[in-house]
Amino acid sequence: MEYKNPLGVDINLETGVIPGAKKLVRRLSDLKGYFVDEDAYSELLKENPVVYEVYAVEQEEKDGDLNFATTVLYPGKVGKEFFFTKGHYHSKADRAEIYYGIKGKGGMLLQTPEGKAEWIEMRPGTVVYVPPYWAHRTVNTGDEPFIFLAIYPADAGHDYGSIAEKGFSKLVIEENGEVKVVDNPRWKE
Ligand SMILES: O=P(O)(O)OC[C@H]1O[C@](O)(CO)[C@@H](O)[C@@H]1O
Ligand SMILES: [Fe+2]
Repeated sequence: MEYKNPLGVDINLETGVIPGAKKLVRRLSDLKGYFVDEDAYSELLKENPVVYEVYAVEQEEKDGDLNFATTVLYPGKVGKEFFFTKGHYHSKADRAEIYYGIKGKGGMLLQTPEGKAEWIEMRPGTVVYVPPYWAHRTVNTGDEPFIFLAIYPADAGHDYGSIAEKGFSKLVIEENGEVKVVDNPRWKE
């Protein structure tokens, strides 16, 4: 039997950086078609800000193993919509996931394939359980980076397709200085 080596790393709780992790950067241009307000999107695209960065420690895609990753989701809005991660189902749809809030303020939108949505607020210390089959997207509703840890099965995979095409049935927006979760006018089942 070949055993893998255990690993201990310290997440920088201020920056979200995991030493030695693989870094992925997603700019606004990577989120084309994701935001409802297309004019606001085109305007902000001139700056093309970084929307989020992921620091991932991933294993081979094998059943039984685990990956973990931090995400640093920057504050910002496209029109009324707060910055968010793309959001995805898992390619192996029955794989669950755990998120843990580290810094900043935000939340998670979750959705079943039929479009039943839930919004869970996240602060430092919040644990979110993502059950099998639910799509998940995190949203920064604050004015500083929202940083969290995700722990997920190594064979879960990412299925971005249906969210890229249809989005979530709910939007998280700012209106009159308040955070609101409202119906997505473009949502179609
Ligand atoms: O993969 P997305 O939807 O862009 O969101 C990024 C975050 O979600 C994960 O894919 C885990 O669900 C992580 O890699 C990262 O924490
Ligand atoms: Fe996931």
